[in-house]
Amino acid sequence: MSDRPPLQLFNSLTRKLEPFEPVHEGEARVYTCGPTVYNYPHIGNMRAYAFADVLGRTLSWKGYALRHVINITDVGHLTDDADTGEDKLEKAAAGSGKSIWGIAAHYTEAFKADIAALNIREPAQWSVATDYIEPMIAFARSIADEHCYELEGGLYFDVSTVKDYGRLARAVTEEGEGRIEAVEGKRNAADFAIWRRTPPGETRQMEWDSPWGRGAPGWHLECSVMGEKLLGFPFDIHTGGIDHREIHHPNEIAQNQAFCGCGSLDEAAHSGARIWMHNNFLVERSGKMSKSSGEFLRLQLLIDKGYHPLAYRMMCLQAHYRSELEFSWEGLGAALTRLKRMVMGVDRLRGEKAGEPAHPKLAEARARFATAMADDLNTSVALVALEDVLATKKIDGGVKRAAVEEMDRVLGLDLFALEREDFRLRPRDAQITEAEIEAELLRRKEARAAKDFAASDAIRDSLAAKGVEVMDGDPLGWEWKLQ
Ligand SMILES: Nc1ncnc2c1ncn2[C@@H]1O[C@H](COP(=O)(O)OP(=O)(O)OP(=O)(O)O)[C@@H](O)[C@H]1O
Ligand SMILES: [Zn+2]
Repeated sequence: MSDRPPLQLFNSLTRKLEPFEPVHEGEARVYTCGPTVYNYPHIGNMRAYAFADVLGRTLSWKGYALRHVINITDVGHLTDDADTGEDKLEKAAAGSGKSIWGIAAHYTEAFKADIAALNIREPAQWSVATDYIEPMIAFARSIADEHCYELEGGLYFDVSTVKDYGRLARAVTEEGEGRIEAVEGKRNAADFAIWRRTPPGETRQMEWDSPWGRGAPGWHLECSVMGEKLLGFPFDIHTGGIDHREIHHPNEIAQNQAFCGCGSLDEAAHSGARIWMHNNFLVERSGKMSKSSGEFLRLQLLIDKGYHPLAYRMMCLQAHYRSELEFSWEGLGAALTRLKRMVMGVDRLRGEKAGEPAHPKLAEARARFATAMADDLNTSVALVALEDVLATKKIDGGVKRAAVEEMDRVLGLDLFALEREDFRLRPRDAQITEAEIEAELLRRKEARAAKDFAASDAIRDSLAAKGVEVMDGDPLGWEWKLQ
């Protein structure tokens, strides 16, 4: 795609679409706030990584060498995003009687399994917060004199020492939106701990010595330090869910400004990154899906119910990342059907050798795809362009295959790796095996061939009683599905 339009991305810091202009020629450096590994990720969390993945794939497609970092937060994230409450991991460990390190390892693995199931590319680097304690202390030390003060609870950052504090959130007031609980001695309501001292008489499973006493780093400090260490300030893009726009990222930005001695945020690069991007929430009718609320949907539950995990990726792609997306089982079912249709379309191209995607018959759809992705990752429009390529008639199969593969490299549905059988996920509570279903269907075929319709109907009814719907004449060629 030679004349691809330049990539425009929505910068939450300026609230404007801006062209992507790399800090380092030919490179794109992206930092994505990772999960706090005190529990299983829910599918809302995974929306954040599916979005970051599409961003990374788009940058690669545009020809930039991508350097992507996703961190793993294994310490420091308090039960309140601001400044009060307990460490989420310490709390989970106390409740389970397990070691905090064991908990972190278990949920990190679970997270990575979801990453793989959603065909999210692994970042160049996973950075684990507890591997960066030394540099965190060094970072904090370098800003402590000018920007911080000590209280009993640890080292606090004085937000009045940097310009434009809270610009990213747009709503921070003197009271810090009234959401931040008072800690005795804080100079400003929005001040936050960058090092939390372990209270006297207590020990934590995770604690380290520092110039401010034994304790643990603050969550905001972690991301500032890993971003700086691994990508250098300023890097290109920082991503996270929209909740991070309110507290976590404004605090990261304040620290970054302090660290580089930067002035006003009128210069976006002074924030540590040129562009800050935020995905909107996955919601349920009852509200935002959230780990802390205790009830949430895991990707594994979708799989247990018989939905292929990439149907969820499809569901995410159907919405713009900046729009709220409401989860429903009907919506997931529709996304699954759409994905199946695409896989059926691809089926006919499996034997083809991919050629050159440029072809006059595909030019319009390919241009539409390129324009959509360049327009702040408009994946819903891009999906239609992909379907239009698949539906193009009387065209060389190799050309078509190349065009589909090119688009799918950006959207990441992994179409050529998927087969019809992959969609026959048996719900966990299914009462019949696939081999048994196939055997019954064969018997039914024979009954029909012998015009014994009573027998054929009886077989269909007995399958239905076991949760299997026989789909005669299904246009997609699916002969049966699990209800
Ligand atoms: N419902 C949601 N929809 C989309 N993204 C979300 C949702 N909930 C959290 N995120 C994002 O998921 C990523 C990982 O979040 P993290 O593991 O820190 O979640 P958490 O704050 O512990 O959990 P929760 O917010 O669910 O209690 C973050 O970028 C966060 O903004
Ligand atoms: Zn972060």
